[in-house]
Amino acid sequence: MSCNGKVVMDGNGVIKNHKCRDSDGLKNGFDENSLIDKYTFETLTETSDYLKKLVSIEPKVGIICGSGLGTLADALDDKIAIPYEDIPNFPKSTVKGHAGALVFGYLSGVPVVCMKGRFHYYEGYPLWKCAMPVRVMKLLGVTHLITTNAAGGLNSNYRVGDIMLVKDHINLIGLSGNNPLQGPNDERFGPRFPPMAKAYDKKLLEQAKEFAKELGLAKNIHEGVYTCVGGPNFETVAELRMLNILGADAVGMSTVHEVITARHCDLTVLAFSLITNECKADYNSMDLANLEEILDVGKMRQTVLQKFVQKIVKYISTSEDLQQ
Ligand SMILES: O=P(O)(O)O[C@@H]1C[C@H](O)[C@@H](CO)O1
Ligand SMILES: Nc1nc2[nH]cnc2c(=O)[nH]1
Repeated sequence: MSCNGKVVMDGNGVIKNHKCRDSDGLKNGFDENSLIDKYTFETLTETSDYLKKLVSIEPKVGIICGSGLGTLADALDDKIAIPYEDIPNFPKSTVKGHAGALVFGYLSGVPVVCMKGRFHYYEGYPLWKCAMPVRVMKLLGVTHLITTNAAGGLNSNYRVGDIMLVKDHINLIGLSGNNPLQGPNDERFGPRFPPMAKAYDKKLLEQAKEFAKELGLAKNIHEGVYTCVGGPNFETVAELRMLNILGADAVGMSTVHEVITARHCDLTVLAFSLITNECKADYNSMDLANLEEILDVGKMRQTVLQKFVQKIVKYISTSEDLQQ
């Protein structure tokens, strides 16, 4: 039976018409929006082979540009931008502030590939689709992932424009049973049960902190815990209070599923959040998060963040003990 987008249930509430219930595994007939990954190793190899034929640059570092941080990709030398819509098997980006292209080029002389625009769960993509470009990066030869985001500051010491290096995360979506690695595991990507306790490379994080200080950001740099919610709405006061109790320092709508996918296939990860708004868990607060403000803060910080990422990329390429 084919999946026509309409869910048909039998009298017991069991879905009858979804092909993802068929036995043909990951290859055929999967519902596009199934919770379970439909990209096979072969499908993603087709995507990476397409890109390898098109672009001679062999990227070592992958960079995911968060909201308002897409200009990082514009700073590349000898860049080649390929719109997502032209890449076989790629989802399309739909959010303002997320341009939607894979940009290859050199940063500090190091070959990199940037996602200018990422895929968010709230756009309607399942998590495995949001994170699929990470596996494509791996197949392209990337060894290190730098993923960035705009986030609300929960920690009362954080101010708008500050940078939080992610030392750990709380996978709220995952804890409630939705994970990009759900479904049959392909060992060619990684193990069935990947550890996540040391997801964020400590050495890279410490070095990034030093670079931030060199750039005059000593008072603006923090390390903390990021949590990802599904969005698209911003949090209620009660939800902010809950996130504070849970120990999160910043809240956003991305990154965690990318990091899980990256660690699964053994990429070394650095992640940072640009704090674009202060989350006040107070019913009397007049501060309400909004996208315009978030993008403005990105613009305000774009030059220094470009320099920051440049330094990190150069360090990755030269540091012996980070070589994989
Ligand atoms: O892609 P990131 O995580 O930077 O984007 C965040 C989440 C939403 O897209 C947006 C919320 O304003 O910023
Ligand atoms: N969920 C969430 N995402 C954000 N992205 C930027 N700011 C925020 C915020 O306050 N909450």
